[in-house]
Amino acid sequence: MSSPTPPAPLSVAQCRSVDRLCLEEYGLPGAVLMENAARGCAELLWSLTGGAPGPVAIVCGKGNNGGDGFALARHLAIRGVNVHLFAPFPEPPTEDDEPGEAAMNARVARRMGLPWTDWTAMNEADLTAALSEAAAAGWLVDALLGTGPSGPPREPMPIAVRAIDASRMNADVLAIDVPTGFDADSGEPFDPDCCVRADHTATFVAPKTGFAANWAANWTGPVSVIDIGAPPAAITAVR
Ligand SMILES: NC(=O)C1=CN([C@@H]2O[C@H](COP(=O)(O)OP(=O)(O)OC[C@H]3O[C@@H](n4cnc5c(N)ncnc54)[C@H](O)[C@@H]3O)[C@@H](O)[C@H]2O)[C@@H](O)CC1
Ligand SMILES: [K+]
Repeated sequence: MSSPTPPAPLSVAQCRSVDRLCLEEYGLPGAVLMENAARGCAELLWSLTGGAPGPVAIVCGKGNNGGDGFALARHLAIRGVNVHLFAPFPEPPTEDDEPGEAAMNARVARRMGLPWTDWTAMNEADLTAALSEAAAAGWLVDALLGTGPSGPPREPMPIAVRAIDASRMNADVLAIDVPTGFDADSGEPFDPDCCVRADHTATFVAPKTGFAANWAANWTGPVSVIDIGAPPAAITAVR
């Protein structure tokens, strides 16, 4: 659900503290926050499109930002949307190898039989063509990297960032939490040659501090804040 009155901005460190407090002080696990995040993104796509969105291609990384993308794919498929996952592996890791919520959501999406392509096995031109086709006249979702990185995207991310950018003429780009490659504290890309340029950003809990910077909107587009169920006191505690 989008927040009616967006809360005041938070730094990346503060956002991470909110997530930690949810778990450690309230016993609210990351999987619940991720579920709310993904469902909120599905609802946002409905409201941005003014109804059911066209085809949606979701490009996922291996961290929790990617986990949001895998969970979003499930919520869109439930609603009958034509969704195609571009995953960072041919098969998700097993529960023994990776018990976290991101891998769990990848396994669920895989077992649902959703269209699935390992983008790390593709070159830039083939990935661009595949994304343009899968998202044609619909949405391309950037779930590669969120608040995790503290520097420019490393291999193999740059290929996917450039392929998303090259597909923008065929689809609108929704960034999950933060456009990949964007420094949400400074409000500038870590490297302007390797940053997703979003048509819209769905960010969690609160706008990030850097979103108010000059030119930040060139990278984020308009920003919607998604309430992921964090207790208000966990948010005020980090300010
Ligand atoms: N409980 C939580 O922590 C929640 C997290 N959420 C999502 O999780 C995101 C943060 O997740 P993570 O902390 O896992 O971070 P990310 O998913 O942003 O990035 C971590 C992944 O990227 C890799 N990585 C780190 N720096 C890199 C770089 N410079 N280049 C390439 N790869 C790099 C890491 O090896 C790891 O696989 C948020 O932005 C949000 O989307 C949401 O699901 C809400 C709840
Ligand atoms: K992202």
